[in-house]
Amino acid sequence: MLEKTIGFIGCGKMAQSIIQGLVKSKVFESKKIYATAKSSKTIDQVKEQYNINVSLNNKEVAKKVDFLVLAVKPYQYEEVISEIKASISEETVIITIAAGVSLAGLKKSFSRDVKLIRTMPNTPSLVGAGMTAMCHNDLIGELELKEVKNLFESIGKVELIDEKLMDAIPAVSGSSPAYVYMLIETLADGAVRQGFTRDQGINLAAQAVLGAAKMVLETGIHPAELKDHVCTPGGATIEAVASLENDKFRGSILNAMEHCTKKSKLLSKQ
Ligand SMILES: NC(=O)C1=CN([C@@H]2O[C@H](COP(=O)(O)OP(=O)(O)OC[C@H]3O[C@@H](n4cnc5c(N)ncnc54)[C@H](O)[C@@H]3O)[C@@H](O)[C@H]2O)C=CC1
Ligand SMILES: O=C(O)[C@@H]1CCC=N1
Repeated sequence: MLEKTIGFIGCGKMAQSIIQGLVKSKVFESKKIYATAKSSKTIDQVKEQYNINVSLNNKEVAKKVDFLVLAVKPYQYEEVISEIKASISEETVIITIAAGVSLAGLKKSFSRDVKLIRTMPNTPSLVGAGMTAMCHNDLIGELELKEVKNLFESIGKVELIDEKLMDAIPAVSGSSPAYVYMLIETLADGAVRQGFTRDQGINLAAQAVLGAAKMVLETGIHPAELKDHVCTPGGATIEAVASLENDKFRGSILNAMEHCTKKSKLLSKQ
């Protein structure tokens, strides 16, 4: 268990996914986790749900914690940073989770060098199955990087990457849970169409997606080969595969990823 403290400025969907994951994994004791929100309603909900320290005062939390996660929307970073920048110490490690907010842009916003770790997590962190991409500036020491890596590893997997690839991460793992939920929802629609209940459809579909993902991760076999194993010659699956190819299944996902990456690059400027 880490002796240090962690704070979240903003307590929306992503912050709460990480907080829930951290509380469950016991990497931080609840009393070492702080979070701020804009409304008393959110404060009460977060306190009730996770039993962590809550506050309406960003500066107070920024001053107190060792790791500070900026968990507001990209376009809200400027405002939040100008509010807290005088409250953080030289030792505070700032962790960002926003799409499109670069290390160079952050340095400008803080008007000085601060310890920065830029991450792109995803909401499955809530159930310990997150995927977080991470890069950092030169002020981050080996131990700090290890600690923050451990922190995110307690709620899923971590990939250290070059910052130049960071804007491409939402399309691959930050936003992609949304497309997978659409796939599960659609498979469930198809199941309902055949006479299954909605619950049966969702369970059948979600377990098939989970199983397929585990096969890729645990066998190390290329997804194309795993697909081939399902396609019986002259069987039913290859008919579905041919139909998906005709309807540009792969092309539409690749296009969606292009749109996502383009937009990610623009988000901090909105
Ligand atoms: N939702 C997702 O799947 C993912 C989101 N992200 C990033 O996480 C960040 C937050 O996104 P979400 O959690 O989805 O948004 P959200 O809207 O659910 O959460 C943002 C929260 O910040 C609060 N807030 C705004 N200004 C504040 C201030 N001055 N002081 C304190 N709190 C303030 C808002 O009231 C809101 O509760 C974004 O930068 C996004 O790019 C990253 C990966 C995945
Ligand atoms: O939709 C968004 O902008 C954020 C980035 C990754 C997931 N959600």
